[in-house]
Amino acid sequence: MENTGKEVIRPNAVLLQSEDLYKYILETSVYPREPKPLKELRDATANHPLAFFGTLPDTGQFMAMLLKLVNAKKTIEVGVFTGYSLLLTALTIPDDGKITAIDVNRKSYEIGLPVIQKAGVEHKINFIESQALPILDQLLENKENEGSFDFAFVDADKDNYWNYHERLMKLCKVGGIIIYDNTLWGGTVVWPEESVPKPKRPQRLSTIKFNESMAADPRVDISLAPLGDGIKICRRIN
Ligand SMILES: C[S@@+](CC[C@H](N)C(=O)[O-])C[C@H]1O[C@@H](n2cnc3c(N)ncnc32)[C@H](O)[C@@H]1O
Ligand SMILES: O=c1cc(-c2ccc(O)c(O)c2)oc2c(O)c(O)ccc12
Repeated sequence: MENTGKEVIRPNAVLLQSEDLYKYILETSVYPREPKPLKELRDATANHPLAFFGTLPDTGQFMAMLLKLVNAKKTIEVGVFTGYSLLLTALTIPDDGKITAIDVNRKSYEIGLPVIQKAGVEHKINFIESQALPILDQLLENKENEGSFDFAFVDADKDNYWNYHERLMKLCKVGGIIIYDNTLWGGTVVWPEESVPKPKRPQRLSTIKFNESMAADPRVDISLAPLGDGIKICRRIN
């Protein structure tokens, strides 16, 4: 992924229209309950030039709630970066739970790895350094994986979201949950194209198309929640 640097639109303020309100949510609801290792991992990532990649803590808190509601044990993550959402998942699922975590970049995963190790949850993680699509296809080659995952979190290249969706619909069980991050793309989905910074335009179009396709997909229940940068929550119906 390229660094879009200062072009980046901080999703929190854009979506809520108020930095103060976002701060209120974090300070009154999220930070008081954030597990210590997650705070440590955030701190270890804070000075990274791509720190804004990290899953926002309010999104994380909601994700932990869903993981618990479906008793998730076997999960997939596409897009790890330094591992905030990964560590959150590892801390939430049972001791014999397993996460298949895929990212093209192992270096960023290694930034968070010491925190993951210290938290004693590394044994739940199978990190695979690769493009995600071939790995999902590889998982599908083994029939035992079909309908076996309880939960998936997708937070990588937006252009492939629909391709990931087609694979994850087969890998996740009926009643399983798939979350797609950044589905409001900093609020730009409703902006006129001309006012969107050029580097963000392709992802904006992919996101708009993805949300449209999702609305027409009879295989899933959906909800687009304006948490973080907008998360689309899907539940496999059949
Ligand atoms: C927004 S970050 C993920 C943030 C992460 N969920 C967290 O909580 O910190 C997106 C990640 O997707 C990875 N990525 C981009 N394209 C990918 C692809 N085609 N396959 C797998 N990973 C990819 C990038 O290397 C980057 O680390
Ligand atoms: O601001 C962002 C920018 C990008 C991004 C921009 C241009 C690319 O060519 C690309 O591949 C990724 O990706 C993000 C992301 O994936 C997030 O989860 C959160 C924020 C961003």
